[in-house]
Amino acid sequence: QDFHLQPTPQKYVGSEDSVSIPAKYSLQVGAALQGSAAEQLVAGLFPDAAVTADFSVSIGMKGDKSIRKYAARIPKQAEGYYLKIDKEGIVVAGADRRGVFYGVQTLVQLIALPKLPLAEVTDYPDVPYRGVVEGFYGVPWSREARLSQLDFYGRNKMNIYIYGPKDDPYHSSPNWRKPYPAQEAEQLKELVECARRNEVLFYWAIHPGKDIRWNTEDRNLLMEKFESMYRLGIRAFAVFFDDISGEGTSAEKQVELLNDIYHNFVKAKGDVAPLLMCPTEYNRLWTKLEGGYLATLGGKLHPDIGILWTGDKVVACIDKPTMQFVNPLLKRKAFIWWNFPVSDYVRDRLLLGAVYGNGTDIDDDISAFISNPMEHAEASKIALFSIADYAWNMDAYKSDASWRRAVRYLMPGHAAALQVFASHNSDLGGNEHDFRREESEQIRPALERLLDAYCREGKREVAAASAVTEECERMIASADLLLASDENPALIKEITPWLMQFKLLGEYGREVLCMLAAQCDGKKTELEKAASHAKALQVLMTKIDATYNQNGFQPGVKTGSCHLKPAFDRLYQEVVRRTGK
Ligand SMILES: CC(=O)N[C@@H]1[C@@H](O)[C@H](O)[C@@H](CO)NC[C@H]1O
Repeated sequence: QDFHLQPTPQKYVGSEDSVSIPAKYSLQVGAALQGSAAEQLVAGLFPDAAVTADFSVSIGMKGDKSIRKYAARIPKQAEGYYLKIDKEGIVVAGADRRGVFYGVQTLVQLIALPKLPLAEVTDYPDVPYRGVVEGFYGVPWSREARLSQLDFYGRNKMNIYIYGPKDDPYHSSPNWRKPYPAQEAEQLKELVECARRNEVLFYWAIHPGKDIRWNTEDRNLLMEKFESMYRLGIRAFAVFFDDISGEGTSAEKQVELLNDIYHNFVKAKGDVAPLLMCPTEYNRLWTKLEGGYLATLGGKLHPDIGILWTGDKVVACIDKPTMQFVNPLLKRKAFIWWNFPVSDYVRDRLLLGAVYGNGTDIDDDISAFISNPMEHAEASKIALFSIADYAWNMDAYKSDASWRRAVRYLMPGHAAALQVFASHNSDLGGNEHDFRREESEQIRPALERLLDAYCREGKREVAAASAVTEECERMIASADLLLASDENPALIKEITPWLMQFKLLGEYGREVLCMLAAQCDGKKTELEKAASHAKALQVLMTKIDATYNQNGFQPGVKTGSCHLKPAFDRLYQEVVRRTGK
């Protein structure tokens, strides 16, 4: 089979044989699915269904008569489904409403193949909640970006999105007490409906801790704000107490507020999802056990309230020891908030690399795995695609293969070019969280051989030099192809400054290698020419860095910064040193 279902299903049994869907088919939708996202999706796939036909399409939930024959094949896990395609028809039997929706999403992928294979898929998620928290500092995502994200989550079987942009003044201070103005309120309503169409649980989070007063007035204002969000259609709520100081950090007060919300809002409403909270001590490094903050939360927060956790540090991969530390303290399975690919602390970089480093043996220890992404919504999808893959089926997860599929998913017509670009835009450089990622892995050995031969012995290692020159040519061509493409305009718009810098870096590397060759061959004129071109490119890169992505934190445009740029600069200096310039 030369396709790969996303996320990787638990069990796929395919065959070389295929079936072409006849012009006439019948469509049956289980009674409990009327008006559901699954029904909308399948109706779009099979328009103009006939009442009777030899080929039947049937979707239903456990208990529906229409799929009674397949009840025993339905996985017991929540959101699981059984999908069967044979000559007589197609059946999607779900453990629940979302399971049916996911079975139809898998069918969407199979129907897009040149031939619809006869197949049986038995599938379910490893982790109950999988998705995204828009929880970063920086420019909040736009309406269009959020709508696109929600459709992406539906396609990739992610079932939760938490709205919590730190710089939204109605989420956080100073306006968390106020209802949204009309336009923003309308957009939130629209997002809630889009989330429903994608079977995504839309959580709205409030971040009151910076200035909350533990009194009746603020309590009432917070409850009224939740009521106003409920009137917009929000049915899932969170309270974030991260990044605050002062009286808002009191565990006892936070617990009292949250249990009050739980009893008098969530339970009282009856149709609201489990309440979530982000603690002030949200990672192990910042935990002061002797202070008893986490013990108070774990011991006194109602057990139905989910508690978010970023891991052993603010930014860290999640593994078994991480969970063995925190779960006993919280007395529940932590809700993982993974701070990747968020880049609000390294804003001059794009984090487009593979998703790796998280344990694949923690599915029973976490209640959720959600990602805090970059302010670059489309570019974040590279990591989000793989996070969806990982959280759905950990045993099958292969980071590099998933990364390549993610790149192809975003730009099928320019996958090779985007892969070149992504491979050199992944590391964070030195940062406050000491979190690093692999970058430029494939060309690194050649770079090192080239540097070693020239810097130690003044020799030009020919094979390494040509490998690096080829990579520079690939960089230049990839940047041009991506800048010129209209395949994914939202992505190109976000990454254009980095693409411009990337092209210059490729040209700079190529010129430095010309300098090195000319110096080794004693060709003075050629060396002069290459050196002045390289210098001009250095000036241009500095200009890009000083012109684009100017922000008050990490301004500028860094690319290839882990190995490529340092190696080219080192070679440039060495040539200059050896020619006594
Ligand atoms: C729970 C959490 O990570 N909260 C914030 C989050 O909003 C930031 O985006 C995150 C990444 O810089 N740092 C931790 C912290 O500042």
